[in-house]
Amino acid sequence: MPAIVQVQNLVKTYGNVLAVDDISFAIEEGEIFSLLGPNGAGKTTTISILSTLFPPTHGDAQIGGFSVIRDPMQVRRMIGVVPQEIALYEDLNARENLLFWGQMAGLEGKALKQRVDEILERVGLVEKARQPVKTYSGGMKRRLNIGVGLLHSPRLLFMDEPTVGIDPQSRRAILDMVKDLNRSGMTILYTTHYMEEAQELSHRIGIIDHGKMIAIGTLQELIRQVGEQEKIILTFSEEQSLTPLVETLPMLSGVRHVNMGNHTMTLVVDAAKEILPELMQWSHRQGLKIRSLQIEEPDLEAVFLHLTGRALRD
Ligand SMILES: Nc1ncnc2c1ncn2[C@@H]1O[C@H](COP(=O)(O)OP(=O)(O)OP(=O)(O)O)[C@@H](O)[C@H]1O
Repeated sequence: MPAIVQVQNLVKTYGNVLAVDDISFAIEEGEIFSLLGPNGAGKTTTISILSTLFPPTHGDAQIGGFSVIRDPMQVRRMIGVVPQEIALYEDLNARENLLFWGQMAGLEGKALKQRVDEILERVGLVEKARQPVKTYSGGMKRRLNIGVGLLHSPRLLFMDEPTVGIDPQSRRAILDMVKDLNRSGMTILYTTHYMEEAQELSHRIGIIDHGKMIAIGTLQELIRQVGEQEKIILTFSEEQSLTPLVETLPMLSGVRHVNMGNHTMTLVVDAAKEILPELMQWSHRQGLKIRSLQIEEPDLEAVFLHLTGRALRD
């Protein structure tokens, strides 16, 4: 099956600002794909082009096989958009906002009311549904904003930094909602400058900087690309020299380095998950009781630093 999103050589200039610089990527149906990059990297511009808000300067993208340039109406029918800027009527309550936007999306009558109820439930605003939006916290507004994007049950949802400037509890609720929506079959394009979010949510991540896609892949692939490895630190209950035991270690593939201490053992490995089961069995066979197990993972921050020489948080 062709990818649900296919982007080819997208370029966008604003006057002499090159906001998006020849970006190509694809998103498969069922994925959560994150565009991760610092402020000004070109995330909003990319999402705006894919939502048919304005055309690219060069290049094209297909959503479900439809071109964002030639078939914007068909594209719009397939996508839900959660913009960075909240688009709600402050004097109306949540239900009224959803009814209004639902009508704009072509819903009416009983189907509209039913959908609005489902959405209020989905975004956790049933109890506040009759209070005006101006009395809501930032997090509640964000959740309602997401609800608007979901009204016409899109196959594909674009979310542009939906957790910026909100409290941790609302952020948690939104991240869980994203995962839930994806579990129910929705494909999601998520932009963020928080690497923890990209790391937690995504099947694949595109790292974007100065309008360029500088890396793309699963978290593991990105990390391997820069040659980062994982460290497993095992601490055993008994104080004994482990050095002689190194000979008995099974030949595990992907182990780069082993260091035995008095009651700790440190392994540098390609992928901890793949060797942990055998390592546990080995400890058991040697009669060693594991007191603690720690896996130190390199993260996206390390990848970004490696690729750009700058920290993502700068
Ligand atoms: N309407 C515009 N006119 C001129 N320059 C713009 C316009 N919109 C964006 N830019 C510039 O284009 C570049 C990319 O901006 P964009 O908003 O796409 O980045 P972003 O990654 O979404 O960042 P942010 O998180 O700050 O929204 C930036 O240099 C920005 O200043």
